[in-house]
Amino acid sequence: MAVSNWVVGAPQLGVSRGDLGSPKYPAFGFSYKNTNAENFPTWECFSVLGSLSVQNFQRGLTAIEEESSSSMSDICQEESVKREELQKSFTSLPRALSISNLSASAGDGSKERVAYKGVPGAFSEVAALKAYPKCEAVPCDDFEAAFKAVELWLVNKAILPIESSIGGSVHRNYDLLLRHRLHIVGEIQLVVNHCLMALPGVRKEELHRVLSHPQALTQCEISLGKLGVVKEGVDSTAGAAQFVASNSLRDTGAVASSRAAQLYGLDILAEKIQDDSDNVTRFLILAREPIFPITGRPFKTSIVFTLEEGPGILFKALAVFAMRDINLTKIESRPQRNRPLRVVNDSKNAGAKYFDYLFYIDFEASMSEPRAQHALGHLQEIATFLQVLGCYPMDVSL
Ligand SMILES: O=C(O)C(=O)C[C@]1(C(=O)O)C=C[C@@H](O)C=C1
Repeated sequence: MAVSNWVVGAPQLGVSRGDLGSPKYPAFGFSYKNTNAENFPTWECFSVLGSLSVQNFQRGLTAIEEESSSSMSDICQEESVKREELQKSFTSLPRALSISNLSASAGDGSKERVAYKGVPGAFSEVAALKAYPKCEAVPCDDFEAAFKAVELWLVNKAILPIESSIGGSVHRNYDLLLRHRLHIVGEIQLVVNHCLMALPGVRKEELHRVLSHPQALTQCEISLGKLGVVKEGVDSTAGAAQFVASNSLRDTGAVASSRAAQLYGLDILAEKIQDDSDNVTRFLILAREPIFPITGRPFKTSIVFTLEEGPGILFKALAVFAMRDINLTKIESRPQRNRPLRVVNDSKNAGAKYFDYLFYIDFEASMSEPRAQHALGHLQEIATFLQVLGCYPMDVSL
């Protein structure tokens, strides 16, 4: 019997089976087999460990400027002492990892180490603690550093926002999912309650400017509009709170979590300021190895694929799920960065250029279910590239 076993579509992205297991592409994944008696396609988990070199990288939190207190009044001196205390407590917070400067101990292995983007108090840290209450949450400068921290074995997992019920998709993370060969092993849905915060004693009316992550500013558009302040996007919600506190900015507020207000000594002026009270952000948990799907609890599978151009092609691709009564929970399309434009050769439209897309789909079924295996086997016949990003338990805790 002929046996075909391959990493679906990997060659299209310039990654061949031979590359897998190399430092660039440590190989774990789902491979497609066409071997069983009924000639049904099956998907198997494989894992080939590649050796990874750990580079040095380290970067501290933004240095907090010291201010001369010689000309200050007693009150100012008191404030300065308080600020010094606060600054000392900031420096005891974990340091952020960045791509350019990576160095961190890989931990003693007794705790799950989970990378997230931002600084302590970020919603991503809250999500990490929801997923693993006893974990050591490791702050990173950006999403890419969080991916790399997992690849370099500095942490066990990364947790990253993928979509918000108000703000929509986090496109950067869709793109990074494909560029890095990590596996989705879980999801967390977090109710995001935004707080408006400022230095102790500052009133709402004194604020001219509010800082936060752009997603958070989008989620609070109406409330902030009523306040009539200038909105400024920064790297993370908690980073905004830290900035206001460490620079003693009396005219500037921050939108962040209540945990951030507590960590950076700010007063909460208003709670739940998001435009929709049901503000939920969905986070993905990524790891080096996929998990083995079990039956008996609801699982989700995430895939990415590409299609040829033509009428009804996407309809046909989606029909493979509808035919098997498989519910789709998310569809996202992103430009194919390695081939953003496709030149058409047919006689009617010769020379025309179409945008070329990657389609990301989440569906409610586990890879251990024959209906999911058959659906992907069927999709494989239509798709020019197909990759399973992960199969993981659904978060049904909301
Ligand atoms: O800045 C933070 O606190 C984050 O964790 C990031 C982030 C995001 O990127 O969407 C996470 C949840 C909220 O929706 C706002 C911001």
